[in-house]
Amino acid sequence: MSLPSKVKIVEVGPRDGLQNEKETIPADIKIALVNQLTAAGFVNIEAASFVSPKWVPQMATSSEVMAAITRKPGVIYSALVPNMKGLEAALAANADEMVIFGSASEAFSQKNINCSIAESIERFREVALMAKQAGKRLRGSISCAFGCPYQGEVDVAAVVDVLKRLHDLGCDEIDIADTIGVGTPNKVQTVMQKLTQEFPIERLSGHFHDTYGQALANIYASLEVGISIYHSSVAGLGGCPYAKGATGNVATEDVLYMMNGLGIATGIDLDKVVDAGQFISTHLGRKAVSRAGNAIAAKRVIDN
Ligand SMILES: CC(C)(COP(=O)([O-])OP(=O)([O-])OC[C@H]1O[C@@H](n2cnc3c(N)ncnc32)[C@H](O)[C@@H]1OP(=O)([O-])[O-])[C@@H](O)C(=O)NCCC(=O)NCCSC(=O)C[C@@](C)(O)CC(=O)[O-]
Repeated sequence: MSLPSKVKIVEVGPRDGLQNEKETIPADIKIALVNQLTAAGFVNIEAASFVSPKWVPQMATSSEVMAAITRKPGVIYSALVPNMKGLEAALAANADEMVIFGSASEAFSQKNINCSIAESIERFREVALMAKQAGKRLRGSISCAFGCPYQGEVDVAAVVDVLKRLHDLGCDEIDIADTIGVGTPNKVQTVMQKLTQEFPIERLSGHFHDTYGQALANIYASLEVGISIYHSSVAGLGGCPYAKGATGNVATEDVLYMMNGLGIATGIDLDKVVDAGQFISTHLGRKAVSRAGNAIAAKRVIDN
């Protein structure tokens, strides 16, 4: 099968990337980051998370961030919503897309959202209904699709089961997440192929963390299956607070560099993403976790 000629990259750095940072990041830094990413050309940015601030303190400024970002018409600014309280806050903040997030692993579901998979689906039912009634896009996310930090192996049947349930709830898009980055290309292809039999391929996305250095290979493997939506995080920021040791998402700069090399259109300006990556890394006081981003930044210094 030939690779897709264009892909959608969902930038998740402002949410997935920053949620795990220990030091509180001022809202104005988050706002500046989202604005830089908007200027870089992303059509979908995960900008906020309306979860309990006791569980994830870093996301407590989400309303402030959503109120102050400069929104570009046509760009989808997404927010995580675990329950009705989260949905109400996300609606008040005028998020464009609500993300309900479940898991294919019972153990992870309990650790992350304090309920079983079945309970989470019941909780999402009203959220999904109200989100749709409010005219919002609805996205579903399935954590631990390739392995779990608590229970280890995750059966593909469990992923299919959650996918079907999220489909039934009316999700416009469903994310297949490698929360702890343990997937490898053959396994990723097997799982993705199976899922494409259950849900429209053009609405399935790959959300790969790079803990074991497999994320780009897994994206390529998914491209071969025909998946055309990928999540990534500027500067490779991130990690999940409920998956200890998991590193960030695959770095956006690395994904864009690969897509550019493959001649796959993204509509995103890599140089501007490198700027955004350097901006947030400078604020965090550490080097970006992006091979391409750092190489481009270093070359700029040499060329000047
Ligand atoms: C789901 C809950 C809330 C259940 O948490 P709980 O403690 O079972 O909830 P509760 O209903 O019993 O409420 C307890 C307290 O939280 C408050 N509360 C309740 N809900 C909200 C809300 N929405 N916003 C603000 N506050 C809220 C509620 O009002 C109450 O406050 P209190 O009376 O004690 O003062 C909690 O477990 C939670 O917030 N979990 C979120 C964990 C999280 O954000 N994890 C990271 C995101 S998932 C991820 O990164 C994976 C992903 C998506 O990227 C894909 C991948 O890579 O795998």
